[in-house]
Amino acid sequence: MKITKDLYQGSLALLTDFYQLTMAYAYWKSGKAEQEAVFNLFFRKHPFQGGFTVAAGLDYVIDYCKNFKFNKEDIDYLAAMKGKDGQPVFAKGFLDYLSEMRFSCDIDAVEEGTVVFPNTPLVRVKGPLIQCQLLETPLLNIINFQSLIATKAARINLAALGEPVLEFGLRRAQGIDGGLAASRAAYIGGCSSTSNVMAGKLFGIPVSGTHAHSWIMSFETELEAFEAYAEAFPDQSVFLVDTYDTVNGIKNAIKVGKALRSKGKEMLGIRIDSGDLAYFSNVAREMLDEAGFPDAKIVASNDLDEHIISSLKGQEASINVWGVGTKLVTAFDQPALGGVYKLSAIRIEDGTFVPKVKISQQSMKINIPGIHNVKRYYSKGKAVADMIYLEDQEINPKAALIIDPNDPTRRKRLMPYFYQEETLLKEIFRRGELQYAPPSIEAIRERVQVQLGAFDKAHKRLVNPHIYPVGLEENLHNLRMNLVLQAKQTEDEDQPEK
Ligand SMILES: Nc1ncnc2c1ncn2[C@@H]1O[C@H](COP(=O)(O)OP(=O)(O)OP(=O)(O)O)[C@@H](O)[C@H]1O
Ligand SMILES: O=P(O)(O)OC[C@H]1O[C@H](OP(=O)(O)OP(=O)(O)O)[C@H](O)[C@@H]1O
Ligand SMILES: O=C(O)c1cccnc1
Ligand SMILES: [Mg+2]
Repeated sequence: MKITKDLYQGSLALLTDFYQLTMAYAYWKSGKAEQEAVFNLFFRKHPFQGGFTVAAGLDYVIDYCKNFKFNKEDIDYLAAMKGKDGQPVFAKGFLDYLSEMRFSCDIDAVEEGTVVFPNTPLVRVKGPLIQCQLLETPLLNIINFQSLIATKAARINLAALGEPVLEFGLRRAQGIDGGLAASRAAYIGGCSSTSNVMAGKLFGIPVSGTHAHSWIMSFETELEAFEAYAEAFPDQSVFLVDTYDTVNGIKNAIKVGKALRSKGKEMLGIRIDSGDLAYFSNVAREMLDEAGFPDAKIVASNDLDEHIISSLKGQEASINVWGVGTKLVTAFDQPALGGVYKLSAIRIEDGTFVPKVKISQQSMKINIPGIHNVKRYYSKGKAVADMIYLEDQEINPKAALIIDPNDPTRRKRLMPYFYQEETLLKEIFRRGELQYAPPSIEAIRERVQVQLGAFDKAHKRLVNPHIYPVGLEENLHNLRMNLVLQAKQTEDEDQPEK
């Protein structure tokens, strides 16, 4: 992956929120910079009111961490920052420390293409407090967006019932990296190709496309335009038929298709980009079949998303290939995944890690303390539940109890002994050294399909999906409850007497 090197000239260290740097400075000043901490990146709710999320972006995270270094230009910029008093914000000693800082964290993460659920860590960072803190914003930036788009793409591809979905989004994407990262994530989520040529080059994604209305409009007649296109691409012609009159456009495509056939070539198909896509695709299918082109594909586009595709399927539209842009790459109905990054443990002087919770009025927002991992249990190849557990605690193999982190009355007994299990967090870095061989984008895309295949249809339906059980192992639940009760007690004691 070449994003860092090519687009950002070697350093993305300043791609962070200013408060991470002011905290970093204050950690340094108070002697806490190297204190070891553990942070978890997780989200609280699936996007698109869906029942699953596809994790994506780890390859960017790896690249980011490998190259995590403040270069001279970064330090010069920080050195020139002045506070309200006109004095430098950051002391020279701190800037020297930053310029010598080398990434030295342990990172564990779920692999890209894994189906994930609320509250489970997607990335766990353990290392010097200052580094963990500086990584918060870039890690969230990367994982939130790519997971969001990979999930949207997976939903759109589920709606298309295995038919190819071509990603056409670049023109409507959120800027340059928004466009590149969206094309990458859309391919991971199941799209067959992208129209984004740079994404094709950078990530090795198949590139494909048809032609635009402007091509037709640049000729006197539509027929001439089709003929000229067929001349240029005798084996790859998909004719856009709706520039003037769709039925007439289909007739012209058939004429040119016949001419191609007389030369031993075959048109690939037609594209419809406006009007009632069910109606026109059925008209087109009938006309193409009758004219002897039963294999010609019908591509449809125009503000499609998973719901419209599903509706068109329900209407028995004769569409074989789906071109989807805007609503995919902008995650139109939910523009952000609400992933967060929270401290869950810190090492104290005696060398032990102390678990930490942040109290909130909303129980959903109380984080999960300690150093944990996640196990997914499978029965006959089907995922039955995910368990978040403390890494240093034994799990009862005959009767493990998982408890819903948002509702302690919801519990489920599991018998790990009888299940196959998968530990979701994998070792990525140890003391700053990469331990993991990132899979190819093809392998990641394949993983999404295998993972989705392990979940019941009920969790994948687009509307009102059934909730997949994810719980805290009993010991972790008890630890969390005790910490919350302790914190509340301290809070009560601090209240003035009434
Ligand atoms: N049969 C159908 N059922 C449900 N939705 C459809 C159907 N046919 C088209 N659509 C969707 O309805 C919307 C039509 O949008 P709009 O009215 O802006 O397009 P149009 O006027 O046909 O085309 P354009 O403005 O691009 O010339 C699109 O989102 C399209 O995907
Ligand atoms: O609809 P999307 O899912 O974003 O797919 C991409 C769109 O981009 C192209 O045209 P563009 O929208 O630029 O112009 P048009 O609407 O006039 O066809 C194409 O014809 C699709 O309509
Ligand atoms: O190749 C296409 O048909 C295409 C590409 C980008 C946007 N809309 C359509
Ligand atoms: Mg359009």
